[in-house]
Amino acid sequence: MLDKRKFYINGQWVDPIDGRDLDVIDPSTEEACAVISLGGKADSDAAVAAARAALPGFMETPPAERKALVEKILEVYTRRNDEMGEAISLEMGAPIDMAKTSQSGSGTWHIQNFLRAFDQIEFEAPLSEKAPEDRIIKEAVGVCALITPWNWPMNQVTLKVIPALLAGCTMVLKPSEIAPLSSLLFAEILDEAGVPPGVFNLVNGDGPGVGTDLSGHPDVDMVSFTGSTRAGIAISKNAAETLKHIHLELGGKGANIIFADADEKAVVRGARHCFNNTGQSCNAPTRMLVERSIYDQAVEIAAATAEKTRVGSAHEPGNHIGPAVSQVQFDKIQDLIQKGIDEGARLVAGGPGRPEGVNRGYFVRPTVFADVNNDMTIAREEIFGPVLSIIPFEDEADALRIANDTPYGLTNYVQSQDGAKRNRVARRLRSGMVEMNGKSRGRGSPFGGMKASGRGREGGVWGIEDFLEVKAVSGWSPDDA
Ligand SMILES: NC(=O)c1ccc[n+]([C@@H]2O[C@H](COP(=O)([O-])OP(=O)(O)OC[C@H]3O[C@@H](n4cnc5c(N)ncnc54)[C@H](O)[C@@H]3O)[C@@H](O)[C@H]2O)c1
Repeated sequence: MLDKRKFYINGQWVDPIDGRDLDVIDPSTEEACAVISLGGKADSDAAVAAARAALPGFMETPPAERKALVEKILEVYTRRNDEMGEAISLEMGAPIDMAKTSQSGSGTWHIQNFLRAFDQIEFEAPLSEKAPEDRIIKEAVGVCALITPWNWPMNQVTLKVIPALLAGCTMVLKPSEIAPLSSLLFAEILDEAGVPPGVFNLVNGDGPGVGTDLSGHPDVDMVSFTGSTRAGIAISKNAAETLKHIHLELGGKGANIIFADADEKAVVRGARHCFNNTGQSCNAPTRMLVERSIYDQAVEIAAATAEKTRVGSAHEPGNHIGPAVSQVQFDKIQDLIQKGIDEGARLVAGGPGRPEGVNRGYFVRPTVFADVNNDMTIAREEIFGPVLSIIPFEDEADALRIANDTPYGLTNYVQSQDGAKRNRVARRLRSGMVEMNGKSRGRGSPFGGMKASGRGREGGVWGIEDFLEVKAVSGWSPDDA
């Protein structure tokens, strides 16, 4: 069993001051694979103090120096990719091949994209050509608390740490206590890349402990959070006392609108996307809205896709899906599947319990419900498991009404060969992202949600600007440096 109890503070691996042990559970075996420490207030204070002390020096480094630092991080991260995949697979159950590619690779992708976007940011510029004495300066927001979930650990950590570094901020990362191993490895990578002491700090802990300490800490200027809507609200309230900048990436309940003129792979693609990462993605297309004339056929195809989706250990190679992350998550998924049945949805694939022949590990059966009504619990709540709900619609207006009838607004999807219809629907969907005909977002696109899915955008230029304050200076001397 790995002993991972130390924290990374001020460029050193240190023992917790106020820690208690927590086992990290391998979801494929239900056995403890590592022990970490959940820190207390003294640990949060030490990390914030280190970040505060490092801020004046780091925020004044020339932008080119920060870019060179992130280039070095990319180099080390790329070299250690397989180790990262192994850590993610062990802690949260992503199958090893997928963990080394999509999971770990999402970190590489974001670091590369931020480096490209960085060149578009003007840290200092005149307000306009006619106003050289008016200067607009962009500077670091300050000390940031970065709080992340377990489902795409390196995706979320790089979406926060990298732009914070590029902006000149210093930070304390509190990764999910369920999946902390990848972040501990990420701290090693930053250390190896030469991030100066105090600029990046990591303290493990849970929400009521370190999470709450950080979101209310008087010396923290900004909280960037990814996780549940419930925790996002708690963090916003706690941070309001000290008027922090708040960035929130929260849950989702994406609609995938499949029109009768969609391409023939649309249903298979949508079902697979829903089951990917065992359904544990905030942007999963979990509500499949299908035009009535192709509805019966779509239900059959989606059910067949679920039957063909292999479930297996995260330690086995191959393109199966792994277990759910934890007992809590397994139980929540089981409850919601039962609710779907109780509320009258038609179960056409999967269902309650583990897949046949499996009696250990948090494995869930890929499940499809047909004849779902948008008022049912399975259509309203984020399940975070491989459970697809299929809802019929009559026409474009009906599809839009159902798609937008949700508290969430993260990613919606549209499938149609009619370009004008696609564009029209995309404009009317209330979500931060709309992906159509299976085309994923381009490099440097902003990621984020409307309504209960969050505030702010991560990725690209937007993701870096989120960590910057804008300062307007008049009486500037344009002839001086
Ligand atoms: N929109 C996005 O970009 C995005 C991406 C991935 C996941 N998510 C969401 O994350 C959720 C799943 O992740 P989870 O179960 O780890 O979520 P969670 O909210 O339980 O935990 C997320 C993180 O917040 C911490 N936390 C929990 N309560 C806290 C509190 N009161 N104060 C401070 N910190 C607190 C946790 O320790 C963890 O580090 C899903 O709802 C999913 O949709 C959103």
